[in-house]
Amino acid sequence: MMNKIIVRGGKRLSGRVKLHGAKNAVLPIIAASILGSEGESVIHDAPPLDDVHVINKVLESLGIEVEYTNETIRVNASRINTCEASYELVRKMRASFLVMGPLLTRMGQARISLPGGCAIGTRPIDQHLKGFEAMGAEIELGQGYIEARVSGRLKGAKVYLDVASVGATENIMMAATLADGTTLIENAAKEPEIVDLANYLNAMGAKIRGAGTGIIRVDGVDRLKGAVHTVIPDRIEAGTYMIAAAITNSDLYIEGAIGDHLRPVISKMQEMGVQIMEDENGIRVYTDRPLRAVDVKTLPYPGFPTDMQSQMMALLLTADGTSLVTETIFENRFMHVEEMVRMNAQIKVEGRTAVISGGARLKGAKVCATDLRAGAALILTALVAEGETEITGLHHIDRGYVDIAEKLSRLGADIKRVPIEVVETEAVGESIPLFAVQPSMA
Ligand SMILES: CC(=O)N[C@H]1[C@@H](OP(=O)(O)OP(=O)(O)OC[C@H]2O[C@@H](n3ccc(=O)[nH]c3=O)[C@H](O)[C@@H]2O)O[C@H](CO)[C@@H](O)[C@@H]1O
Ligand SMILES: C=C(OP(=O)(O)O)C(=O)O
Repeated sequence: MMNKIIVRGGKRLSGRVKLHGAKNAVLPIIAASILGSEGESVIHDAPPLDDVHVINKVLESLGIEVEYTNETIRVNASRINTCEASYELVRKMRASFLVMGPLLTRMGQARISLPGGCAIGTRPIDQHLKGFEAMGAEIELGQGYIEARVSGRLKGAKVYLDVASVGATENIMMAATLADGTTLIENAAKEPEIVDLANYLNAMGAKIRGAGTGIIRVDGVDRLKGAVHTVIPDRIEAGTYMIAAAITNSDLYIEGAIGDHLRPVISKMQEMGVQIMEDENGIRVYTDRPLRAVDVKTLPYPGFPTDMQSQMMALLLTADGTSLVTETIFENRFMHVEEMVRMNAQIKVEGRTAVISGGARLKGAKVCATDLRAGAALILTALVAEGETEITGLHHIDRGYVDIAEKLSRLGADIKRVPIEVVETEAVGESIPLFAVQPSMA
């Protein structure tokens, strides 16, 4: 059933919110569990998100046994029946392409649907393929599928990434674990999720050093076995609740947040005048209004995360003065702007930069989540807008936030998730939702 979120703005929040495991860490970790040819992997703190269900389905479609209960996933990959991941599954979520590296290196072949672009950009995979080719794979595109093969084992190689791609670093790192010899990934992405993946792979028996730096060295081993791992807390979920506290002028404790994973977000919020206190269990956020305008530019880690850009923009709407937000990672990640403008936000986009005039009176409206973080940003804006906001397109939000409406409601927000009424059209049996919904594309 399709749902919408209804928010009445103006409530102060208080209390504690507990983070779930990181979506962007658990997805590659589940893909990596394909590498375990003996034993079982047990992955704790796997968040119950739509994306997690999709990648589990991808593994099941390969013939792998997957059991998911109480945020723990058990994977037995001792048997694999096919090396093909279908368009139907990969089109639901681009991260499904992360099964390519593990399948290719373990089975010598993989046939994976080309993921295609999505709402935020074209998102090519050339760097993943460049890495596999450098390791001796033959790659072909046919009928929308990438087919990769190697006779014998992949060979360790030096791979320089033209862009510090998170997905390419992960895919190549996984492929290198079972390669013959040493692989060096240069200009590797440094995100905490890469480190979490490397820790899991090393627990399976891999030999990886340097994860979290720009050069990762992988010494290939003969085989890997299942391992027990607990996923890191979600830094983007953490940042989203930090902004919920600041935007509503409230005091929140975000349990599980790791300050070191959130440096640029913490720094920018402090520059605005938000009070932030870190301890070993989490982060407390409270505000002394007024907040100052600041400029923000998204960059690969440890720069400001693109996945926090739209939420930060929501906060800047409430600051005094003009802020510039520059998006350098994805070419089309300003789709939330038009929706925010429907709420009386004063924003102009010039190329890669959005100019935000803070302080305009925000007003409730009917808006649509155009992608995952855009949806989160609209909820945040609605928390301080006058009157009622209705947000549709929740399938995007459900990819990356567990129970966001319930969590905010428990903190004191006036927010609820309700079914969308449908109206019968004249054609028999055909019904349409009352509000437009964006196509499902991850
Ligand atoms: C599941 C997951 O972890 N998703 C995250 C991951 O996505 P994802 O791994 O897809 O993002 P990448 O780091 O690969 O993309 C970064 C940039 O590199 C470009 N690029 C990427 C690969 C490639 O082969 N060629 C190429 O040109 C992309 O178009 C983009 O402009 O990192 C992004 C950047 O932090 C985050 O926004 C996503 O939330
Ligand atoms: C863009 C995101 O995810 P994905 O790479 O899975 O689309 C995100 O988490 O904000």
